[in-house]
Amino acid sequence: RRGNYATATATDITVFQDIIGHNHVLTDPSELEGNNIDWIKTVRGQSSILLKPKTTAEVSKILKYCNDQKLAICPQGGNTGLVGGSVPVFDEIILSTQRMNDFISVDPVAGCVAVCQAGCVLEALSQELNKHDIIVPLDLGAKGSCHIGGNISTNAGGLRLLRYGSLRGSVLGVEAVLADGTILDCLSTLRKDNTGYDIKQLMIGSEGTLGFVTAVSILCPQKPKSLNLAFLGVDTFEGLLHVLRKAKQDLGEILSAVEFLDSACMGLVKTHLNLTNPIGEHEFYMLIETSGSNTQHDEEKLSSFLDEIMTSQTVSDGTIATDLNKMQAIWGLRERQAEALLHEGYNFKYDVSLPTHVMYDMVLDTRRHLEGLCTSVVGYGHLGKCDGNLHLNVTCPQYNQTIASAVEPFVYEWTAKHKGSISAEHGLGFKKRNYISYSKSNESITMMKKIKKLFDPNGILNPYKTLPDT
Ligand SMILES: O=C(O)CC[C@@H](O)C(=O)O
Ligand SMILES: [Zn+2]
Repeated sequence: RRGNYATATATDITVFQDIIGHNHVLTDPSELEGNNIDWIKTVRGQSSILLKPKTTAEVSKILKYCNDQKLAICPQGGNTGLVGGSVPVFDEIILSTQRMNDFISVDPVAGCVAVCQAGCVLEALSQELNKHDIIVPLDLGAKGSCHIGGNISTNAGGLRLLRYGSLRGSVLGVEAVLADGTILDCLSTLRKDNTGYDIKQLMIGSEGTLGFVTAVSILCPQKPKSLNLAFLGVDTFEGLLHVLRKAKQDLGEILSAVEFLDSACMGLVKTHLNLTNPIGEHEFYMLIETSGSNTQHDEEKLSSFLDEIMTSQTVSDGTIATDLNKMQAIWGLRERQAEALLHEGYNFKYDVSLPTHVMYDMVLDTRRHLEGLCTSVVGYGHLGKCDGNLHLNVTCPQYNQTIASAVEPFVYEWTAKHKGSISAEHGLGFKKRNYISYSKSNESITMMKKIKKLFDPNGILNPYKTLPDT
């Protein structure tokens, strides 16, 4: 049900035009189409106003006005989220970071700190940092469209988490505007600062419900001098676990990513995207990436690791890539899964973290549970950082209520039973918020609601997201 918010009027539009200029206030429904729907086309809002500010001061004026008028806001970055967090539910005004894309500074001496506006596209930021021989400690399939402010607001995980940890550790500072227009300047560039509560952590992962992130500073690692990628075929999940363990033991500090996909996933990228599997057919495929500062050292380690897993016959088939083109082709098999899945029709998406040894049982149990109902149940994801992050996807030609009722809360109960999290990296957004209690205690949820009330007493910031209805 729509909250008790005001409905925007022509007067409000004039105020917005005065703040950011006519050209940056969009009201033509056709121009708002892409902003009203998420990219996997599962949730659609009906906003009729899209605002594109350029500066923090403009965001502050807009939010102060909206708060006074009780106008609801939907913050939006690249709109690549998978849980409906970045699109309006009703007629919330969309506040976009699209024009807030200034790269501010980089400090290579201080250990590589990059400061930029929230609307910088991840890939553009990467390219900019490349000139300084540093990298963003985050990489994900949506890099060509997602905004760094959105990445931080959702605490996006991605492919480099194994090596560089979660954004909670690498984001040094955040500037955000609160619901009443207050500019919260936590844009520190320090690694060490133990002075009281770390408010910026509340902006990380709160999906724009506590503040609108306008600028960020990030600790950026050196660009590795040596990069290798192994692509392996494994025939059992037990074998995959063995390879994972060996990779951690033998590759140690140079291990930078471990990803997996199942044979159904390989089928999807072949059929829908015409990608080529460079090795033979297997139940599972693993990508093992190393990055370091000494090519000879890294290659020696990698080849002795490969020798051992081949000799023990856990892996019978694989290939190594050291040149960029081959690496990109292999990464495509993994990174383009979400894109391939869309060709199947409707996707029920689950992003769970589980003890690694049980994670694939969820795919098998879901397959059994949905037998005859859906087109496919596939599993892929991120490995190697303590727990396993499984992306379980169920596909069917179009949205189907029978499947929806069969799969939820089945998947959430399964996850809770194994002490996992119902959202490992995608957040709760609109779609998962009412299932929060499968992963958080009542006391935590009550505290979250109190924090929300403190930061945004009128509830104008991204309503219907993150927190449960009741
Ligand atoms: O589409 C998905 O289920 C996962 C998307 C993304 O987190 C990935 O790791 O590819
Ligand atoms: Zn992922």
